[in-house]
Amino acid sequence: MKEIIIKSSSHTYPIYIGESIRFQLNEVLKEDYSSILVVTDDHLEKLYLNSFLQSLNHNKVHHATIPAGESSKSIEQFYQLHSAAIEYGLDRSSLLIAFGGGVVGDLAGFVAATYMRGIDYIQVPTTILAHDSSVGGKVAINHENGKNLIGSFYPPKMVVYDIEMLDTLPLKEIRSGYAELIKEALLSDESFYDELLNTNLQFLRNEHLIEHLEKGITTKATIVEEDERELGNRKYLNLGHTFGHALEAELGYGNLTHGESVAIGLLFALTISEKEFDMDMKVKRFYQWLKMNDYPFPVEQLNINKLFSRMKVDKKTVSQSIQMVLLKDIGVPVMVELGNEKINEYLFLFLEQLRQRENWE
Ligand SMILES: NC(=O)c1ccc[n+]([C@@H]2O[C@H](COP(=O)([O-])OP(=O)(O)OC[C@H]3O[C@@H](n4cnc5c(N)ncnc54)[C@H](O)[C@@H]3O)[C@@H](O)[C@H]2O)c1
Ligand SMILES: O=C(O)C(=O)C[C@@H](O)[C@H](O)[C@H](O)COP(=O)(O)O
Ligand SMILES: [Zn+2]
Repeated sequence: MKEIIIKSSSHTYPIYIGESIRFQLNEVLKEDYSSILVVTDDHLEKLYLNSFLQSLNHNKVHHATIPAGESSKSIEQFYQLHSAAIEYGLDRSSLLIAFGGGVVGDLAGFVAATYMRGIDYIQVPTTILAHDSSVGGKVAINHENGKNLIGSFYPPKMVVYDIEMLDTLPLKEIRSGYAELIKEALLSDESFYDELLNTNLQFLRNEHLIEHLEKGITTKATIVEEDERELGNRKYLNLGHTFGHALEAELGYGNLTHGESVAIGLLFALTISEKEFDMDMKVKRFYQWLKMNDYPFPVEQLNINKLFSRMKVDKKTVSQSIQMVLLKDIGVPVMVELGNEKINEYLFLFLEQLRQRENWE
């Protein structure tokens, strides 16, 4: 089992990565918890829950299941999980385990952050995308007007990343997770970016996946260690998200996955970066990689004004002015305030280009 330690400003915690390590969680638990609540979704419940519950050697283990999908990051599911915690008699010495992808992790993490003003929790990520969501302590639910608008910074006690469970992920979720890996590659180094652009997700080999995940997690961990509460450089982890989040919310939560939305957001950010800084970001190659891997581009019905209004609800916005993460070069992110007029212009050109696929095919 591999261990990466995160020394963030709130506390130090380990990320364990390995095959079948979910069954070793007992061995690494140091504290004596009064009870445990495992939160998962109804899809994972069928696949993995029973054997996991049995492996937890504790006499008070409860579980709660949410419907799978982005729409569960809601105030209703948040409230229901609090009700379950009260019903099961969880106290301040109880532990919550988020057993799932980013939806379970963000929602259950936010419940842990708020139940009795905060109890311990552990992330057991089950998707590729959750290499990102389980690390760093951003926990949240959505508002109909925008993604993750209600949340907190609340890091887990540990992350137990059992890569064996990734074997059952459908291609759509592999795609989704790789969008965040591409983001981390763009933030770190060109050779990682090239390596990913040479990967056909349909024929992905396990040893490559593990290598990519470790590189992605290391990039994320390094940034989070410097700036846990996003006062500065952590904003770079939002590359592709100003547009990505707007698109995800505009199309209705769950219609495009988070990663699929971020992929288009990255294409937008790279397109602008090339124009603003006159640098080659390999946008055409990135577009062709997305196409080869069947990423969706549902751009026909999009309305620029609606997208622009949603982009303004982004958490990086200051005094109504949108702040975007761009790249001066691969591995060199910057925060840029382009001004509303220019963003609208870029939006128009980008959507036109996507509709006609000119220059990219
Ligand atoms: N907190 C953060 O820093 C952060 C970072 C990135 C993304 N996110 C959030 O993460 C969420 C997306 O996470 P996600 O992509 O993991 O989505 P998800 O949790 O909805 O999981 C996707 C689907 O895959 C299924 N699934 C999960 N594990 C599986 C497995 N091992 N085998 C088969 N099926 C499995 C789930 O049941 C679900 O249907 C978004 O809400 C996004 O905003 C948060
Ligand atoms: O960890 C971060 O910081 C990120 O921005 C990671 C993103 O991939 C993730 O989607 C995050 O939830 C977005 O944060 P938000 O503050 O824009 O909601
Ligand atoms: Zn993201």
